[in-house]
Amino acid sequence: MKIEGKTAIVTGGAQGIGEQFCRALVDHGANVIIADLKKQRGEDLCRELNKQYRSNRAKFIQCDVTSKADLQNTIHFAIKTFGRLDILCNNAGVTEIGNWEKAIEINFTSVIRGTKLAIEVMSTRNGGHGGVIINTASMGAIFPIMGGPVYSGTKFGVLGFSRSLSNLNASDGIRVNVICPAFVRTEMFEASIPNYIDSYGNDFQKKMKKHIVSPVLVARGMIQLVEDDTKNDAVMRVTGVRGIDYYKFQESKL
Ligand SMILES: NC(=O)C1=CN([C@@H]2O[C@H](COP(=O)(O)OP(=O)(O)OC[C@H]3O[C@@H](n4cnc5c(N)ncnc54)[C@H](O)[C@@H]3O)[C@@H](O)[C@H]2O)C=CC1
Ligand SMILES: CCCCC/C=C\C=C\C(=O)C/C=C\C/C=C\CCCC(=O)O
Repeated sequence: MKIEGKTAIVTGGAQGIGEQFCRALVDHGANVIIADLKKQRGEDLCRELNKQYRSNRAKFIQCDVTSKADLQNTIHFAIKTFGRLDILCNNAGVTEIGNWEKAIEINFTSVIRGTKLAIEVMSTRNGGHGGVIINTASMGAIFPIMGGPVYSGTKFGVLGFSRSLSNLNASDGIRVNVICPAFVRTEMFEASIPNYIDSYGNDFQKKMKKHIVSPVLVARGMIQLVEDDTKNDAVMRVTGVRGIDYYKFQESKL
């Protein structure tokens, strides 16, 4: 898909990986809705991007992805403001520290709901233009994460859910892909270091160094998934040891 002139929504877009998704999409000429709980950070990013690109292509909307009404409102806002929706990045996520049930809601249930709502407006069967959905999973969707079993479980869920929609490309013109970063130094990661040390030992910080990737590289991967029309049902890894590559699962016999 040629990104210029298209419209994207990025959940969790105010900071971390989502912030870099927004920066990269605006840089490629997209209209971007930054959808996040954090109003101040989202509005600041929006203002900065519009100033930098001398445009009005970035918009912020306060959105709690666990609220169906907020998700619906975000999609309506995109269409009312820019006339279409082409790209959805279901990226908002949290650790399970303190509230594992909430982590399931944010990391998994909201990804399902966001995907379903976007399909309704993007589908060529409903008069939409088709589109691309990129769901942020994690390397913890391929490997277990000791100290984060619920987090890892939600990411396995995101991966299985997304891959099970591979037929949408043919039927509705929508490609669904998953991106699996290794460790990315963001607020989420910093907050979970004590948990990792508990599970992996005191030398965790030394061991994890080679597995760190920058959020900018993750955003480069996302852009590749959006631009390359051959990518459907793709599981992209973004890791310190391999950079950007694709994980191959066994083919289904069905
Ligand atoms: N940081 C890491 O090492 C990795 C992160 N990921 C995934 O990447 C995604 C982004 O994570 P980071 O940028 O690291 O985290 P972060 O904590 O820096 O940013 C997450 C953003 O999501 C927003 N958010 C949280 N709950 C929300 C809700 N209910 N509604 C709307 N927005 C909400 C936050 O306000 C924040 O702006 C997550 O899905 C995470 O699981 C995947 C692999 C590695
Ligand atoms: C308390 C646990 C929740 C953890 C949430 C914080 C950060 C999230 C990190 C990830 O999602 C990445 C997880 C694990 C994989 C990291 C590296 C493995 C790379 C292995 C390889 O490249 O082969």
